[in-house]
Amino acid sequence: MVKICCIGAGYVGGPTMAVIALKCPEIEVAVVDISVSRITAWNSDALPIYEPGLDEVVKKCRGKNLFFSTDVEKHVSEADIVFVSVNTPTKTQGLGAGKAADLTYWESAARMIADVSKSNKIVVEKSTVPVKTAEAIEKILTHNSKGIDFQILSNPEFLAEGTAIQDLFNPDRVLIGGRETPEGQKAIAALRDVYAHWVPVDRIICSNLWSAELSKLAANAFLAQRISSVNAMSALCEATGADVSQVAHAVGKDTRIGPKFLNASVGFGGSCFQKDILNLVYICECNGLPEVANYWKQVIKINDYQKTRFVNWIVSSMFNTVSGKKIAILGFAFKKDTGDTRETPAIDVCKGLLGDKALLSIYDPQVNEEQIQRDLAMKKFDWDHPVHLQPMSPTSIKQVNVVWDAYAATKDAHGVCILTEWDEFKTLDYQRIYDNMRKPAFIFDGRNVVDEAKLRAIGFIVYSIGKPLDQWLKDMPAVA
Ligand SMILES: NC(=O)c1ccc[n+]([C@@H]2O[C@H](COP(=O)([O-])OP(=O)(O)OC[C@H]3O[C@@H](n4cnc5c(N)ncnc54)[C@H](O)[C@@H]3O)[C@@H](O)[C@H]2O)c1
Ligand SMILES: O=c1ccn([C@@H]2O[C@H](COP(=O)(O)OP(=O)(O)O[C@H]3O[C@H](CO)[C@@H](O)[C@H](O)[C@H]3O)[C@@H](O)[C@H]2O)c(=O)[nH]1
Repeated sequence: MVKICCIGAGYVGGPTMAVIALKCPEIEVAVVDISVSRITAWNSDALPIYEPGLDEVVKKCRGKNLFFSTDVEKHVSEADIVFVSVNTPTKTQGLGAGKAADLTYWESAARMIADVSKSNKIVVEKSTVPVKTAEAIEKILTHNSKGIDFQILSNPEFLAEGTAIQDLFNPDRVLIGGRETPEGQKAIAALRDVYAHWVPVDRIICSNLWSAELSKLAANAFLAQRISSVNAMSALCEATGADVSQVAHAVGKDTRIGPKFLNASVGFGGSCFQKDILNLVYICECNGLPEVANYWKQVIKINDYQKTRFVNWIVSSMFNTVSGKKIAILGFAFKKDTGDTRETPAIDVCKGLLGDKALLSIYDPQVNEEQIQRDLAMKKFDWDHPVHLQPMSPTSIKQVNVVWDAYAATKDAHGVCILTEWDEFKTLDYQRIYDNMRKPAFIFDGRNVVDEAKLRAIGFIVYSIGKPLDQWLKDMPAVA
């Protein structure tokens, strides 16, 4: 029986391995982690992450050919294929701080693999890593190998949160990079055989190691660039009276451009886009390509600009002050159908409003108070470490109140900000919300989910990203 072990039971390791176990009943899959609380949760009825369809997959396989364990060394030593899906945060100190990927967790996993291995292994990079990481890992493994053969493969993950199970069941492609030697090709074939249990072979792309590593960073950079492009247009739409949804629709009808990833928003969030682009920027700089680095940096600058612009509209339209005013925040997760808050634009928007002394009442159907308080107290990039190693802030922010209901959040509020596109926000009773708010009542829709005409008819002053502005907003321009 082939044995697979995955180091890292996170958003990638957990769902990916659960699907491999489901689709390959003859393979034994162990997912291991240094975080005891994460493994306990994976072995319980309350899984550590919220992802539609995940519960069913885990329930079908757990205890049969899918195991979650903290006994990292045992499972690694027994495995034929070891996936490594640990954190690769942005460095906060030292060389490359604020840009380069911190490979501390990766390196410690590689050293442990070398220490405990007694048989040949295929080691698979599942984490997103800088180009040429495989070479570094190879060096660590071979210098400590005691005669064991390690083949390194790059198999980046392209799943998106909220649709992870769907994406894993039916991926656009699976990418496997390896050495162009007979041993490397044999390792590629072994991993291809695993995916071929359910992925059509023409969707399994094989390449060299560096192409696979770089393709992951490139794909995320291209996706994020589309969002920054449409968000840049949204500012111009507001200035000219064009409607960004109409512009995006017209542009996306060009089959060369396509309709996806053209939704203007308060900004992209999530654990990957910003981190991976910063990583790409650093690699460009290290390779003497400052112009290329600056090109990609601009994608992040526009994203930051979009969040700042949103906060400025809120403050300027409310007579240039939100001090002591209750503002309801609907949605805190970085997108719908996930409880993940990593790099969510809600953090920057909330911090901006708190900087102007607002009182925030926050509601998200999947994010609890503890998480929100942690996020608002945490320093940039500190989130991307194993939970038990994250710096904790002892105090919670008093201006922030977290509630479990959109109506409670909006009661007596001066303004409402929609920051995540949860479906339930489309069908709220906005008349009831309006009746219970202070007047004039404002809605700032950072996800373009509400029907502006209907809300205006109720009496709201409405700001929607990239849409023609209300006269009220035109009269109160934001000047930073
Ligand atoms: N989240 C996504 O949607 C996504 C998609 C594609 C790729 N990625 C990449 O995959 C990697 C993992 O991302 P994630 O979102 O799953 O992160 P995560 O923080 O959810 O999970 C990482 C896990 O690794 C564990 N870990 C760290 N060091 C360890 C070690 N030495 N031994 C055992 N366990 C260890 C941590 O405790 C944590 O549970 C990152 O490189 C990320 O960029 C993420
Ligand atoms: O038209 C759009 C599409 C997305 N977003 C925002 O962009 C962010 C990222 O969304 P999405 O890409 O759907 O989610 P992620 O889970 O971050 O997935 C991205 O990052 C993963 C980690 O690398 C990759 O595996 C995926 O392929 C890639 O889509 C979210 O804040 C979205 O709200 C927009 O603002 N407008």
